[in-house]
Amino acid sequence: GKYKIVMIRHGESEWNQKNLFCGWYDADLSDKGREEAVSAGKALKAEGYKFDVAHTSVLKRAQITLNSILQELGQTDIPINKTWRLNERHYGGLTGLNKAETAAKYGEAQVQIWRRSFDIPPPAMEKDHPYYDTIVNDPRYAGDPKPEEFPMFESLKLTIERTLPYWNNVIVPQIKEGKNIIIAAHGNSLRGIVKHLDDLSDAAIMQLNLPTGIPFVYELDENMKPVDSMVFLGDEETVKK
Ligand SMILES: O=C1c2ccccc2C(=O)c2c1cc(NS(=O)(=O)c1ccccc1O)c(O)c2O
Repeated sequence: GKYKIVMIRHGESEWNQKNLFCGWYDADLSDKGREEAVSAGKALKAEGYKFDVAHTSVLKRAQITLNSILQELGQTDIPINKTWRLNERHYGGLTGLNKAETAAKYGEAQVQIWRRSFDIPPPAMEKDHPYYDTIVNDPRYAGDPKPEEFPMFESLKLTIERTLPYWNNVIVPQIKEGKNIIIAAHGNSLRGIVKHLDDLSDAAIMQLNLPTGIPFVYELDENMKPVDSMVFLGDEETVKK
């Protein structure tokens, strides 16, 4: 294929560990997540990867994963683009809830409906939500998204619809310029890119759970079509997990 691009879902966060809906809350990586990031950097180094530019979200769990990889590669000097469009899906009012609290508040039946749906959003994050101010007033957003566009909830469909413009308008032109790119992002924003590249159905992309902290590579032809689907790096054992 003419082009190669590397993507990675950030390592385990402290909220993943506690099985809480994290979304736009800026949780830190857990110790395990940091170890995953270092291993990813080593795997990329072993394969001789070098990057010209990196793209990540505004959330620290993705940024720390990226920094850790670039540190390992001795490439902490390349440009890093941070965008909300690569953020994790916004879980609205469910942010910070665990499984039991979610089921207690909304019922098991509603959880199963949300779990299986592509375009049914969770309830909105209301102004009285404990994390409303932290998220909405975070200076990293600084007007992008615009206040009237700032999400208070997202379905997977809505998440994909705000990620793909960044892929098409920012990343694809850089690939065509021959830039070697790494994207460090989140399970659902990466689902948007993978769904687009592999032309997956709504149902198929919901089945795909990208493993945390394992880099995967797409080889693209001159029409930006994958020569084959994603290839995971790292030892067979790790990937199989
Ligand atoms: O409730 C949801 C849900 C609600 C609203 C939008 C999306 C989802 C969603 O995508 C989802 C859910 C639950 C579970 N499993 S769970 O019920 O065991 C669960 C609930 C709460 C927190 C973490 C858990 O693991 C999932 O695996 C999901 O992918």
